[in-house]
Formats: sequence, structure tokens, C-alpha cells
Amino acid sequence: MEQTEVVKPETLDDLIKTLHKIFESDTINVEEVQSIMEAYESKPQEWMKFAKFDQYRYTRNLVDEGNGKFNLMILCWGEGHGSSIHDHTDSHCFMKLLQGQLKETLFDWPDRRLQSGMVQKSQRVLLENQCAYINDSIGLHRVENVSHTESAVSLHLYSPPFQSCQTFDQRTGHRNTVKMTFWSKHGERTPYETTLSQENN
Ligand SMILES: N[C@@H](CS(=O)O)C(=O)O
Ligand SMILES: [Fe+2]
Repeated sequence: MEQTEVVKPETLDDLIKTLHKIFESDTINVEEVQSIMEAYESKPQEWMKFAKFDQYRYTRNLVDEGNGKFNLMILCWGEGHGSSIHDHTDSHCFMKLLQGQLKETLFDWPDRRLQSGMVQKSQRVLLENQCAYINDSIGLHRVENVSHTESAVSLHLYSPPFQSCQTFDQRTGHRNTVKMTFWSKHGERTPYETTLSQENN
């Protein structure tokens, strides 16, 4: 596959422009997107307007709709906040750390017939500016900010965009489909009613 030279995006706007270009193509090169996202050096003043925290759970804040090809969003994780075990609805998922650290735990898909517990496959800590990648064929994950003193902020790109995912009970492997909502869009808080159904955390 054709891999264009990785030019370091100097700003978040720069990164967004480059992503628009890359996603004009119908085939996407995972390594290319990952390196571009990793090459952007996080500068809080560039993303602060999107970083809105909630006291109780992580928030999802839409940054850019990628011409319908991807959703780019900033997730804000307070101390001790974490997601459930979940899938990514057959999309590509890129996750770059803008601030702090996040622990990612990987799981295999549970066998529907066995109804047994889910055993973790691996675990890693993502550091500032690193960019991880997952999709449903790699498996499922849980993401947590395990710090008691530092918040964390991450930049996620999903392609194609999706509005719901499946969450899994670690003890039984039982799954639920949950709707995913935005705490804010383009820096503006989403009206209250539309955020009620968020359940992935
Ligand atoms: N995939 C999750 C965030 S994470 O835990 O990877 C979400 O979009 O809410
Ligand atoms: Fe995820």
C-alpha cells in the first residue's frame, strides 16, 4: 500500500487537515494514521476548549466529523474513571494520549454459548503522545485512568463513525448494546436530554 511521507503536524488544526486528506482515500493505512497522530505533539492550549470533564465519568467531546469518513473526539478522564469492556462496532479505533496516562486491558471475545468469565489477554499503559490502535478482530478493551491524582485526556479517531457499541460483563460475558453520546460538540455542551443514555462507563 502507498504510504505517504509522515510530515509532523505542528498543530491540532494541522493534524485535522492531514487526516481529512488521508481519509479522502477509500483504503486506509493503519500505520500511516497511527504515525501521523503520534507525531503531533500535544499542546493543551490547542485542545483545551474541547476538554470538558464530568465529576463522575469520562466524557466524549466531538471535535471534527471528518467529512463523514471519521469522528475525531477528545475524551476526558477524571481520577479513577474507566470504561466498561467494549467493542468498536467494526470500525478502526485510534487513541492518542494528549495528557496523563491510561491503562488499556485487552480481552478476547467471549463465547456466547459458554457464558463464562472473561480473562484479560494483556495490559499496557499508554503514555503522553503515544497512539494505540484497536479493532474488533484484535479484540475488546477496557480503558482506565488509574491515577488518584492526575486526570487524563485522549484523542480518539473512529472510522467509519458509529453511535453505539456493545459492552460486556467481565464475570459472565453477557453483552448489552449501548448508545454513545457526546458531552459536547465543537466545544459546546450538548443539551441535557441527549446525554442521558450514555452507559459505557
Ligand atoms: N471506545 C470508547 C473509549 S475507550 O475506552 O477506548 C468510547 O469511544 O467511548
Ligand atoms: Fe474503546
